[in-house]
Amino acid sequence: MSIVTALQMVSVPNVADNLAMVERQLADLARTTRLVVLPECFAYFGGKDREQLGVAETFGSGPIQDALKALCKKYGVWMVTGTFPILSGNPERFGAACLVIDDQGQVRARYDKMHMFDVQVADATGTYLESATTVGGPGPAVIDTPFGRVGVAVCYDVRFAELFAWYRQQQVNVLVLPAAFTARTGEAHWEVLCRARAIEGQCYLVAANQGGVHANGRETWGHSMIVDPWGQVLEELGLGEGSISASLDHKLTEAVRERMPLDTHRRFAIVAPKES
Ligand SMILES: O=C(O)CNC(=O)[C@H](CS)NC(=O)CCC(=O)C(=O)O
Repeated sequence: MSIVTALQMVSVPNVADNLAMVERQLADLARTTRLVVLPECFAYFGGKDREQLGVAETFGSGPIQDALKALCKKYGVWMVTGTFPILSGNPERFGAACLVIDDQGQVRARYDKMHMFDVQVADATGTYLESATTVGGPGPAVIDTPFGRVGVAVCYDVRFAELFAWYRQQQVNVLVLPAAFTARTGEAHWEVLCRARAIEGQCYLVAANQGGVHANGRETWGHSMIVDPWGQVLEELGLGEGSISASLDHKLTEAVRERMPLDTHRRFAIVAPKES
């Protein structure tokens, strides 16, 4: 049985505290859980944007990566690591990297958030300018796991249906979505977007969000959810720290696709991403 879990966090601007929060939650999970998805910015959130550069690591080594690999081995889980800053070629900006680590502690895939949240929101923060500190990733990431063929997207990426059409074409049957959706935009759009991506993809979607008030006053929406290939919300959280789990049944995925063969009916071409 493939049991997947989304961990919801209210991350703080302190890496050790956030890692301890992840471990606390892992220790509480039933031993049947095999794939765990963390939220965006799980390791450091709620400080000044630039402070994230201070905890950025080289890809392949560093305290955040070492701790995550050790947790995967200790608890025997695969993990989609949410995002944390990994150094890029540009000294001013990091990549918002999401790794997929297996239960032996091996990194199997890396995805860097592609779409930068440079947006005005009617909340206390007002202006979000993610590209000031972050370099958008080069392309999608698909990874075969014991739980299915997984496609990775992060937060604001969920608004760009082309990315998900690409994953569909690559035969993805599980979408994972670490996020730090704002309370304001989340209330309006989060559930609809998550369910739409699962319905269009005819696949599972595991969305792990930040959910609460952070040290810098930012408010995130929570409502982490697991959606099935028919678009049904199987499990959902409210606000605060917590976790939800569900078992994946790909017979359902196949049945939904067989009865409504979107791939056969599709009229528009799906194109590869353009260079950034
Ligand atoms: O910059 C950081 O510290 C952490 N990163 C985030 O919080 C990111 C970029 S600002 N948040 C989002 O993408 C929200 C998207 C969203 O809320 C929407 O699409 O409506």
